Amino acid sequence: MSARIHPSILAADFARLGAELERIRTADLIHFDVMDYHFVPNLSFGMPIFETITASSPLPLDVHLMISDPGRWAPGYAEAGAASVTFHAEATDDPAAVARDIRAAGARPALALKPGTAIEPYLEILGEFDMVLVMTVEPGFGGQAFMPETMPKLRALRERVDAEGLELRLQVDGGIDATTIATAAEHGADTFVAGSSVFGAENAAAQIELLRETADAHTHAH
Ligand SMILES: O=C(CO)[C@@H](O)[C@H](O)COP(=O)(O)O
Repeated sequence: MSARIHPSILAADFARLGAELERIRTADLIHFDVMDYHFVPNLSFGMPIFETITASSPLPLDVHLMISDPGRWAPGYAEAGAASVTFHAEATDDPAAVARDIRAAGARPALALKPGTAIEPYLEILGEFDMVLVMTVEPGFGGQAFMPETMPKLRALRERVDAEGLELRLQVDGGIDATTIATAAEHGADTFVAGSSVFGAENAAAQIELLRETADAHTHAH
C-alpha cells in the first residue's frame, strides 16, 4: 500500500485557510490537531473550526485529540464527519471503550502514544483500532525536531502488526520532512503527518509528492 501524507493544518496560514486547503488537495487527509491547554500546554482549535473546514474542504479530516477526557469529546468529531479520530492512551483509563464509541459514531478509531509511552500495555487491544500514532515529538507544538529514539517502538509495533496480520495503519507525527520520513518508513510507518515541511514549502503539492515518493522508496513489504 502506498504511503499516505496528512498535512497538519496547525502549520497553515490561518488568515488564508481556504487557499491553504487548495495547496494541499493532492494529500490523502487533512490532519486536524485539537489541543486544550490541559493535556498539552497549548491551545489550537475545536469543533467550530472543524465544522467550517469539513464543510469546505476537498479532503476529509484526520482528527488528533490532544485533550484530557477524550471519551467525552471524541464521538462528536466522528458524528460531525471526521474520517478518523485519534486520542491519547495517556488521557483515558479505558481506550478500548473510547475506540468503540468512535467506531459506533462513524469514524475510524486511532490510538496515540507520546514518545515516552510504551506500546506493550495496549498490545491486546490493538484490534479495536484502525491506526496507531507513534508521536515523534512531544505533543503540543509544530516545528519541533524528530525524535529518532521513538523508532524502536515503531519497529516493534510493525513486527507485531505483520506477525498477527492486523489491519492497522501506523502513523508518525512530528518533525517529518524529506529526510526523517525515510527513517520512519524504514521502521514501519505507512501514514505520515507533516506540518511545517508541507506548509513551509513554496510548492506544497511538489513537497507532498516528494514525501510520498521518499516514503514509498523506503518502505519494506508490509
Ligand atoms: O501534533 C502535532 C504537534 O503536537 C503535530 O501534528 C504538528 O503539527 C506537526 O508539525 P511539524 O512537526 O510537522 O511541523
